[in-house]
Amino acid sequence: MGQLVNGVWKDEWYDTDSSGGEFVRDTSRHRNWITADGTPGPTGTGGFKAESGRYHLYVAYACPWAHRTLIYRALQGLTDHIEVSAVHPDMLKEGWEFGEDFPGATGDQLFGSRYLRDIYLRADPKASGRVTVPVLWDRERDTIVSNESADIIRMFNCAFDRITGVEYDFYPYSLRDRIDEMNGRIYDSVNNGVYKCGFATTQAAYDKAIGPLFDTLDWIEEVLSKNRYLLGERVTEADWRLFTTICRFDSVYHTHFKCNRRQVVQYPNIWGWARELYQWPGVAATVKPDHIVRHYYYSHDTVNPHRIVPVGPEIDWSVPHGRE
Ligand SMILES: N[C@@H](CCC(=O)N[C@@H](CS)C(=O)NCC(=O)O)C(=O)O
Repeated sequence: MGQLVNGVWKDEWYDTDSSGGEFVRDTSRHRNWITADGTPGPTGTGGFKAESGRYHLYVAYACPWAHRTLIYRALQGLTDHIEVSAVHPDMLKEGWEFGEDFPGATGDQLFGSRYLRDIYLRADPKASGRVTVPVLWDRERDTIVSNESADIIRMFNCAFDRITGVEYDFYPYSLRDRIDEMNGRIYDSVNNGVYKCGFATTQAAYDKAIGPLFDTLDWIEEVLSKNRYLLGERVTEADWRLFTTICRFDSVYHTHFKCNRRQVVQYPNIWGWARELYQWPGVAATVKPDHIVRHYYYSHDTVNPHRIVPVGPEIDWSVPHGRE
């Protein structure tokens, strides 16, 4: 794992020395938006009009952030309009690679590149920063639209509605404030919280992250004991953003990231809610447990130096969810 510095790859793990052992996630650098007519979105510049076949999505099936974009692509009817390249699950010294010797790893379908960093360098030969998935690529302007999953799912939510005819809105006006508030708490303590636990390099940094993680899960369990979904009777963006962390929890975060006060299967309401979302048409195909398990245990040698990939647990996502 490493990052680009002025266009040159440097193999280095996250710097936690300057933050008292705490993992601090970098901010995304490409923040343009696809819009229905190409006008600028909330950040970045305009000129990225929604068009069938114009955009390409680079993902890792292992990655919870990329997973959000795959779910939206499936649910918003975009599979025929936006093609996908999926990296190999092993992220080692060269960062994400396009090897095809793993089921579901497609290689770079657009350029035949060897590394994901080649895509970043194609957009900017002097690029600096981490080389992360997801990446949304514009074939027309030969550049990156966005590498921020939170933005990409909002584009997929509505920019292509006229092309797809799918108008389901996971971020309705009337709920936006509440969704943003829910996302804020869940991002910090759960989505990113599991990484803060897992990548902590001091006991104090781990202790600081583990409490809020389970406090929030306990609170969510309470919310889902009253509501079918996080914000009531309707599935929203907040549900999908939480789902991609929850569906990795018992197989990787619980053990590999030491988030082991409880498993998701011990929270009856979260576990039922997660099975319901998993069973939504189109979602199961976006969940690839072999990529997830292999990536985390094999790639993070600072956490798991012998790269031994454990066997379990067995999780049955097909059990009826019983939510109504
Ligand atoms: N803010 C980004 C974060 C994406 C991210 O951190 N992806 C991870 C994979 S789970 C990655 O590619 N990490 C490589 C690295 O940090 O070098 C988003 O949500 O899109």
